[in-house]
Amino acid sequence: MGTALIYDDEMTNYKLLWVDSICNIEVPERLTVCYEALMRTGLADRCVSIPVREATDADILLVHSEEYLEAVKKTPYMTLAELMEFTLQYGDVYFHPNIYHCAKLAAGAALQLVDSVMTGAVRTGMALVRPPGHHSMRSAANGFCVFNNVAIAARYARQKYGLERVLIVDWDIHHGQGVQYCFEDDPSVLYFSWHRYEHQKFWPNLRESDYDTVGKEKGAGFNINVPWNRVGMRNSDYLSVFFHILLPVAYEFCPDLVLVCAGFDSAIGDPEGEMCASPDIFAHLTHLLMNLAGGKLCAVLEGGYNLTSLPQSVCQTVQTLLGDPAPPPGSLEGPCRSALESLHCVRSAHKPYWSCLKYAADLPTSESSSKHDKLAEETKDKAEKETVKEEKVWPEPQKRVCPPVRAALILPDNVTCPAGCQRFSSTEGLDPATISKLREKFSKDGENNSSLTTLPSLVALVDKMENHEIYSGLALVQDVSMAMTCTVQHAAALFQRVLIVCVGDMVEQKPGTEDGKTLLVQFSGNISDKPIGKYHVPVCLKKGCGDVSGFMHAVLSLLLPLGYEYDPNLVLLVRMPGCGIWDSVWQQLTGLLQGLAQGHTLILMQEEEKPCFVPTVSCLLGNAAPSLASLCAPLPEDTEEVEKLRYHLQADWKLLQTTAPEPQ
Ligand SMILES: CC(O)(O)NCCCCNCCCN
Ligand SMILES: [Zn+2]
Repeated sequence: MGTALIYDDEMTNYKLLWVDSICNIEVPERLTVCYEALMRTGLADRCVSIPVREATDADILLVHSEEYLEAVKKTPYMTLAELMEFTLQYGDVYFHPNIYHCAKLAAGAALQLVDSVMTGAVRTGMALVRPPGHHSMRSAANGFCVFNNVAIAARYARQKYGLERVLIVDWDIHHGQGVQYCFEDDPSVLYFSWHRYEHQKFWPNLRESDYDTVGKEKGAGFNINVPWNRVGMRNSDYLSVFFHILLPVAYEFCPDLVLVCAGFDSAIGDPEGEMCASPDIFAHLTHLLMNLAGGKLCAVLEGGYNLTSLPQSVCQTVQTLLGDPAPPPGSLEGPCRSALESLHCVRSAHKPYWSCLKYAADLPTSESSSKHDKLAEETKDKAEKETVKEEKVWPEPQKRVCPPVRAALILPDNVTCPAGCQRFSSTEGLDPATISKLREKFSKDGENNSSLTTLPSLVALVDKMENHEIYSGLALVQDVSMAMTCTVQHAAALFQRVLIVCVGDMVEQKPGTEDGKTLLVQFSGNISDKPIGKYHVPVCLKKGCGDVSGFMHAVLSLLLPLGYEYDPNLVLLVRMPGCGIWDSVWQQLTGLLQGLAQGHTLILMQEEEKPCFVPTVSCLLGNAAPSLASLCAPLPEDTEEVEKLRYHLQADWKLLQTTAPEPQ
């Protein structure tokens, strides 16, 4: 299924008509540079173009009051003086004779996007709109926003499609207080927002934007605020919050639809955010959300004021929505102290509400660390007053290719090759010496068992993945252990870093070594006698790989952080026979791992696992995995296992950290 792109240049036909140093960054060019970039890169043509529509009064009244709507309706007929007068009653926003029309189109665009996703016309989509929405409140415009596009879309989706749970992810660098107020007592809409806060010193300077505002009454736990108390946050900081807060909670919440307040002022270069995350981080943030809700994801533009990083970030988002493998996460240096403090505070504030946070550390009793942070902050600020905000420069995100052959499959003759894949059995280019060497090396007690025949094909497939002719591969083999050993040896010689994810017990000694060329993460049910090493992580789950929530918790909070920090060039995913993993969980794992190694995933499965082979291939092709049921609480033993491993490994792998080290 396709990806919708909703845009209409009518939304560029309003602008600031007077001098205002706060609002002058919200310009029509914000939309035109994004649309032009999508056209130039060919991404727009790969999307399904869906027309905008005006939101009706009924749509707008889902969130806003009648008196506010009636007041805004008068603005098209106002003189310049009346517009300025009208604007004075609100904060950080401006009006224009055509802004009411554009605000209806922006909200209507979000609703068109919801309709096209919910009716199955498309799987995902992005609406490029202005004015933005997430600051506007029931009876007030605010922060360049007139109608709350995403809040209206959430209410609309619940009402029209009877959805029980909607997740709103707000990665804009400002707190969408309008959304928070709308749903703070509503457990059916989980609102997650990170935002520049600086201990309430940054706009909109609200006490209720801090981590301890968790929602009210029945909505307690369904409002997650992640304050950034420092500027300069980087990719590691954003990813840590996804791995250790948003994703575990989102999988437990199990939304029917994901809406994104896609503001890109959280990217490097933005004058409002002053953060340092690179535009390609949005490829990963998007990818990590795409296996929720069966892939039903609607991204609606909010902020973003740097006319270079904004279009780059939008292109990264749309290309990932289209299913293209994400770029390498690059060298992640781990979250900074301030981010770890925020992470710690948010996890402990939400501990009572989410079983995945059951073992989160409690708040530091003496707020020593954050006092420490504030003190450091004050001294820094004094120094900073003198220096002017230096121009940020960053590399253009590398061009992402959509691979000619997305998935190559090594299959027994009697298994048909699904559409979109290529059957792979060629061993041309392999010299006969290699083939005979493989035979003698791997043939047990001389019998020429047929699994030997696949080894040369596996070796050839790994070669073609290394030279990017092929992106991902899957092999149905008779002896998965032998195939794994052979593949690891060959791959380790070709790729600098190979992540091996082994699901189930291995019959023989682990192939991983401690030289860092391979990182083995093994999920099994048996008590591990194997030592835990930096590059060898045995995850022993109480009920083995068959327990959905324990397994998913380990994937989200342990495997993904490790994988992203390791940044492999190949992911080898091995499903041992009899491992007991649910096919739906296996598909989630396959989908999530696509975010690594630019989608270079090689899957090894035993032939008899044929039933789940087609769904697995679907994930290799970039399709979303089906939604899991709402995750219940992981078993205490499993959560403790993850905590134990995290504690053991966080010195080596910074992305596993969830609290700041005690101040010396
Ligand atoms: C959609 C949005 O979240 O990007 N709106 C941002 C509004 C910013 C208002 N002024 C801030 C003043 C401090 N620099
Ligand atoms: Zn913003």
